[in-house]
Amino acid sequence: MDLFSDPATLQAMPIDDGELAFLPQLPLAIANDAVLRQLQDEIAWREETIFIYGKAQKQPRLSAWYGEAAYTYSGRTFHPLPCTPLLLEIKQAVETVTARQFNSVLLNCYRNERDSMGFHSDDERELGADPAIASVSFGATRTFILKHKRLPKTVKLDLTDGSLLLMAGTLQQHWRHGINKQTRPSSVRINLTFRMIVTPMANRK
Ligand SMILES: O=C(O)CCC(=O)C(=O)O
Ligand SMILES: [Fe+2]
Repeated sequence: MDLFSDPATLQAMPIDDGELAFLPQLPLAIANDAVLRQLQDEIAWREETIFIYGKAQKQPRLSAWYGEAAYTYSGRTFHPLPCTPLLLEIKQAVETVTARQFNSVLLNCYRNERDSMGFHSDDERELGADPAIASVSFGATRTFILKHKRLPKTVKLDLTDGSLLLMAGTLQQHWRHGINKQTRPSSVRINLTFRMIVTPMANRK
């Protein structure tokens, strides 16, 4: 970011086969550390079980869904909780900065350096073609890694406290992303991905 750029304007990050834009600090009325604490306390965090090669395993993080639309993920339908006033405030700030609308948010809590998120694309049918996904982070900095699906290209971004990353265009078609475990100790990090769920559940196969 250059010194004189508007502090509330997203900066496009050059990337092939998709769009990425970053803002170091989402403008909010509350300090980042207060947001982190409030999210830790008031979100209905769950330790979900997933099946890997038929074996039940705890997901290496806590998660929660909030918003207006049901969501299917790994063959299970989740009914989100209504957004809290804090989530609505963050959503409003994200919508202002990105000039896009969102109706759901997936929250992930990385308790320490051993928590992680496997490589995936956010390409579920509910999100429609070429979805815009706005990712807001609070707490410890973790490295967000993008790997191209066909080419030997990797992009690494440090997602710092209070930052906003917008993924858009064809990015989900061409790239996977994830957060690796790390050896360096890490305190808690909470990430929120705001999404627009467009496909009505009745139309789903
Ligand atoms: O924690 C992050 O930065 C990534 C989260 C993510 O990829 C997701 O929620 O789909
Ligand atoms: Fe994702």
